[in-house]
Amino acid sequence: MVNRKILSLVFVRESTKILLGFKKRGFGQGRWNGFGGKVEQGETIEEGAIRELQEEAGVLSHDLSKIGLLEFEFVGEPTILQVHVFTTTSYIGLPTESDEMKPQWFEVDRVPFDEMWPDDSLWFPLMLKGAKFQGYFLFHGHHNILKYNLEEVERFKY
Ligand SMILES: COc1nc(N)nc2c1ncn2[C@H]1C[C@H](O)[C@@H](COP(=O)(O)OP(=O)(O)OP(=O)(O)O)O1
Repeated sequence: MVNRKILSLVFVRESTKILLGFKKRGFGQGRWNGFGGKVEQGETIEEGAIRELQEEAGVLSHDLSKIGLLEFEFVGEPTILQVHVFTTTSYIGLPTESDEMKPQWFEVDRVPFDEMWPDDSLWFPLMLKGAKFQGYFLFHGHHNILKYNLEEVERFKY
């Protein structure tokens, strides 16, 4: 049987820059990514996203926009990761290193895709142009995408 684990992923934007965090431990260690994680019992997905952004990057935003819904399956693993992607341009606090993430601003034309999850180079262009998107990726290990589909959407199908 397939289980789904619900996770958030938040990107803070400022004019031509995007805030990424270098993952210091756990899933995705050694890669740049947005900020996020598992949604805890009793919180909505957006509440989980707000909490994770504050815990991992030290910034608080109550103005998140949902822009993406991505599902990741890994060959041989029973759990599909369902990742809800948000952006914000409105926040308070200075990005601050946490136990889990080291934040750094990047120009949007200098995003370090070779040090990120391989799916990111496929959907970042949609995010950066302001589109909403939905997709599915089948991974073999953590480096190879065996197949995927990705589409711009007006609204999310689920
Ligand atoms: C497989 O492709 C992925 N690409 C991208 N860009 N991001 C991904 C991918 N798979 C998962 N993610 C995101 C979703 C979450 O934001 C994090 C993983 O969160 P984590 O497992 O670290 O969740 P926490 O609740 O922080 O975990 P612990 O408290 O157990 O450390 O990656």
